[in-house]
Amino acid sequence: MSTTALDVRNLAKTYDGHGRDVEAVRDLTFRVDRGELVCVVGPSGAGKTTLLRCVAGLLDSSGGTVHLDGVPVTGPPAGMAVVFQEYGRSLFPWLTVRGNVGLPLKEKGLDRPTRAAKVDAALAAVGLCDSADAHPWQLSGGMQQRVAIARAVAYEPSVLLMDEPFASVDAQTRAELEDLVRDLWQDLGVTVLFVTHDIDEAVYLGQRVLVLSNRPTVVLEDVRVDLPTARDQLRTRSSPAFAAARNRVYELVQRAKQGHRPLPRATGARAMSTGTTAEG
Ligand SMILES: Nc1ncnc2c1ncn2[C@@H]1O[C@H](COP(=O)(O)OP(=O)(O)OP(=O)(O)O)[C@@H](O)[C@H]1O
Repeated sequence: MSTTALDVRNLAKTYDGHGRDVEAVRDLTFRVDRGELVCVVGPSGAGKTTLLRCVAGLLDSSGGTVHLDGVPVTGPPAGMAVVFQEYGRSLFPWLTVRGNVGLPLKEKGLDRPTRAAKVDAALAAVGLCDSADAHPWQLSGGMQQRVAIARAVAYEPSVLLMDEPFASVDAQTRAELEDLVRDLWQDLGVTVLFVTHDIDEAVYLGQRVLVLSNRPTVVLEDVRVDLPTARDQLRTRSSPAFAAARNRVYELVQRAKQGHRPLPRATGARAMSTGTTAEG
C-alpha cells in the first residue's frame, strides 16, 4: 500500500466574482505521507486557507487534483476532520461539550454506548473530563479550542487539517495546545496538515514546513525540520537546530513577501530565483 496520505497535484484556485477575478493559488504540488505532521506557512493572503479548504473538499478548485489515500477529493471526505481558528463559530452553543464532541459520531451512525466511550476518551485526551456537561460559552477560548480538537479526535480521522487553530488564544494556552497536538499526533498516528502564520509554531510542530510564495501561490520550498521527535517548549526552542530551521523558514518567508518564486522546472530539480535549491 502507498505511504502517501495526501497527494496534491497542480492545485489551482481562482475566485471569480463581480468582474474581478482573484487568482489565489496557481500551482501547488506536494505530498504528505501517512502519519506525517506537515505545517504550511506563507505571507498573508498567500492562499493558505484556500489550499486547506480545497484539500478538505469544502471549496471547488479551478484545476489540479487532491487525493486522499488514493481517492480523488470531490467533497468533504470521510476520514478527514478540520479544526478552524474560529472555535466560537464552530461549536454549537446549545449543545454541551459532550454533545458537540459526539455530534459527528452520531452522523457516523455509531450507537450510543460506542459514542459515549469515544467522547469520554477524547475529552480525557484533551483534559476536559470535568467540563463535559458545560456549554461552550461557559468555557475559556483555550478550552473551547480543546473541545474542537476533541471533536476532531473522537471522529478518528486519518487526516486532520488545522487552519490557524491557535491564532485567537493567549501565548501560554497556545504553547499548551501545541504540545497537545504533538501528543495526539504521536498517540493516534494521524496525518496532520497544519496551517499557521507563526514561523516558530510551524518549526516547533512540523516534521516539514511548506513555505508558500506570494499570490498566485506555488510552493517556494519544502523545508525538512531536523529536530528530535520528543519536543519541549523550552529546550527545543532554545536549541541550535531549532534556531537554524527557524532562520531558514523566516528567510524564505521574507523572500516570498518580496516576490521571489521558484524558477520553472527544467531538469526535475527546482531552484528559486535566488538560486537556492528546493525539494520538488
Ligand atoms: N471568497 C473569496 N472571494 C474572492 N477572493 C477571495 C476569497 N477568499 C479568499 N480570497 C482571496 O484569495 C487570496 C488568498 O486568501 P486566503 O485566505 O486563502 O489567504 P491566507 O494565506 O489564508 O491569508 P491569511 O494569512 O491572511 O489568513 C487573497 O487574496 C484573498 O483576498
